[in-house]
Formats: sequence, C-alpha cells, structure tokens
Amino acid sequence: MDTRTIAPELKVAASAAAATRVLECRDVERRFGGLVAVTGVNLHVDRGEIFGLVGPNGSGKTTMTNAITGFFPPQKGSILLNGEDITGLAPHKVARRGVARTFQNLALFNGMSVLDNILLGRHVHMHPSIWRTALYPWFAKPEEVRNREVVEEIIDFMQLENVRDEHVDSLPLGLKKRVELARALAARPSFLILDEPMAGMNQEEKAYMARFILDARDERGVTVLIIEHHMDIITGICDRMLVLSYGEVIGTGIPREVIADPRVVKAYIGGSHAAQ
Ligand SMILES: Nc1ncnc2c1ncn2[C@@H]1O[C@H](COP(=O)(O)OP(=O)(O)OP(=O)(O)O)[C@@H](O)[C@H]1O
Repeated sequence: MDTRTIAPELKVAASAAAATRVLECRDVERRFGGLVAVTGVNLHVDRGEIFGLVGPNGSGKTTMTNAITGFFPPQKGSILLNGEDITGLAPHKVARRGVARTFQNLALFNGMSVLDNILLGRHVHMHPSIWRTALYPWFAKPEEVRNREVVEEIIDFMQLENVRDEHVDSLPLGLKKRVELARALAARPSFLILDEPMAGMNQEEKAYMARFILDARDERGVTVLIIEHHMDIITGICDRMLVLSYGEVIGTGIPREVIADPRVVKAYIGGSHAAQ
C-alpha cells in the first residue's frame, strides 16, 4: 500500500494503537499431527487490559498460550510482543522480554518453602554464571540481596507473610494458586498469562484471587491474559474477551456482549463447560 495516500491523522491513530498493543496474534495456526488445535486466530491485548480467553475444553486456549510463550510455536501466522515479532522465540527468551505465566496444573516445588518457590520466579533476572558465582561469590551478592528484596515485597503484596516458611505441599489449593501467582509476579513481568488461576477454588478464594489480579494490573501496571471457565470472573474483571471453539474464534469484544452472542451460548451449552 502506498502510505502517502493515508491521511496523516489515520497514521497517527495507527501508530498510537501500535504503541499500546502489548500482544498481537496474527492468523495463528498450530497443529499436532493431523489435529488442528487452533487456526486463523487473530487477537490483540492492549497495555493495562485484563483480557479473557475462554472456550469449552479442548478449544485451544492452552495451545494459544503455548504458542505465545514459545513452548509450542505456531506453524502459521505470527506473534508480536510490544510490536516485535517473537514467533518461535525460545520460552526463556520470551520470559526475558517480560512475559510470565502460571500453569493450569500447579507447577510448584512441593519440597520447598513458599519463600523459595517465589524466589525461583527471579531466575530470569539471575545473570552471573555458575562459574563466575563459584569463583567470585561477591559478584552474586548484590544480586541475591536484590532478589530477596523483590521477593519480600511480593510476599507482602500477596499477603503470604503467615505462610512464608511453610512447605507448599502443606497449603490448601487457594493458597497454592496464590503462591504460583506470586512466583510469576516475582519476575516483574509486564505481561502475565494466567491459565485457570481459580480452578477448584471456592467463592471466597476466587474473590481474593480476582482482587490480586486487579491489583497487579492497577498497582504494578501488569497487562493480563487470563484463561478462565468461571464466567462471573470474566465478566467481573475482564475489559475484553475472546471465545474459542474447536480452535477457531467465535466471538470477541466486551464480555457482557460476547456472552450474550448466540454462537457463544451454543458453544458453551454444547461443550462440557456450562457458563458459570
Ligand atoms: N502437546 C500436545 N500434543 C498433542 N495434542 C495436543 C497438545 N496440546 C494440545 N493438544 C490438543 O489440541 C487441542 C486443544 O487443546 P488445548 O489444551 O489447547 O485446549 P484447552 O482449550 O486449553 O482445553 P482445556 O480447557 O481442557 O484446558 C486438544 O484436542 C488437545 O488434545
């Protein structure tokens, strides 16, 4: 396209949109053997948004997060983070660009304390090599102090003071999920992907978790993509949402409008998850 034909005000608007766009997925497709897990998925998440990704079981939600974070890159399409193409970048490199995630199934280290689990979230910021640290330990000292400071601040933010020295395996599910969120936040991400952070929680635990997610956005400036089956949470905290069904987008926009869309209602009633 000849850009000279585009009106200046449109160019300004386009560059402003690009500046606020944290994540953009363009025409993403991922297959596993003959199975098309997701295809033709376009989505974007703007800075400061909480964006909901929903859909019945097997609709491709985790596949999308794995494509974004580099675990299973797309075979077609592209993924842009802050305007830069990160398609196919290794997971640790995506993490270094400020992306953190939690997992659908808890990925905590059971034999370790809450504090040590959260400290592991700092690994993306640990620079000295093992050899340098072993030979010249004073290099590592300031960094270790800094990591401890960050972790203490996160423990305070996530209200985990009372259980900081407990082994994570002794904690109830709601607290384990909170520790996982704390570990992700310890990386000081600018973009956070939460895969079913409230699965298995009771109403009170869900309300707490929703509060922490909102605070992470409001007080720490974190942009959030959340996969969640609880529709009350999606409508309660998400600015926008997108619905997948059989790997394709069937609805996107403001939650209260999207959940009223007949295609979305049908997908949920036909799927194994009823809208809750
Ligand atoms: N690593 C993999 N190897 C093979 N098939 C996979 C893999 N990951 C996902 N799939 C398949 O891709 C499809 C989409 O799965 P995905 O886990 O992305 O769905 P989902 O929406 O996250 O489901 P759920 O809500 O149950 O977590 C499914 O048919 C699944 O079996």
